[in-house]
Amino acid sequence: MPLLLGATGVGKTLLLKRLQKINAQDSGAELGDPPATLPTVGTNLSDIIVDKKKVTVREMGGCMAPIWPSYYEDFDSVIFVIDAANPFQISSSCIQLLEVLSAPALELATVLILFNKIDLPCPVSLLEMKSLFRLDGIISCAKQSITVLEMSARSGQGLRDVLAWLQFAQRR
Ligand SMILES: Nc1nc2c(ncn2[C@@H]2O[C@H](COP(=O)(O)OP(=O)(O)OP(=O)(O)O)[C@@H](O)[C@H]2O)c(=O)[nH]1
Ligand SMILES: [Mg+2]
Repeated sequence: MPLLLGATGVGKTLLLKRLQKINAQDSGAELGDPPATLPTVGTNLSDIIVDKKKVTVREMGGCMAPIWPSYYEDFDSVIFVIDAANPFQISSSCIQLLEVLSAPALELATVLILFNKIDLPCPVSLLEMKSLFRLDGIISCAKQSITVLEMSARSGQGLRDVLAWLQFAQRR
């Protein structure tokens, strides 16, 4: 079962709503305008169909970060979302990610790092953003198997790659 983490406002709830929608409609159809979301206070369980099987993803609201670790035991995969258009949040997200990756309960987890909101213009390029994040260093030091993807929950770009990763993570 995947755990969905990331700071407040990075787009976790919208990602779940979009994954549910592309599941429910035929491929190629327009996703339409993004539905409204509210900050998740507590946790939010969403069912997504992956490979004809129901997968329940647990989102933890960004405001719940201090208690994220009390949930780690129950999960074998983690999706960590970063707002690629918010350079001011990058260092705190980086520290949160390092805490997640160093948690003993998640040592064997499969991890997906998502740079979301790539539809927005950003004063820092995505390449610079990744370098500020020291992504290569993080991946080479981590015990987990880590995949990095770019996406936009707003436009739908990259959503199918996220579904493909969920499929891969379920098979492990
Ligand atoms: N432009 C743009 N906006 C996005 C994208 N993804 C999410 N948003 C917007 O960002 C805001 C916050 O999105 P949420 O999905 O509620 O964020 P969250 O990560 O669930 O936040 P918490 O529940 O507070 O932890 C909303 O206004 C979304 O519409 C994206 O890819 N592009
Ligand atoms: Mg949310």
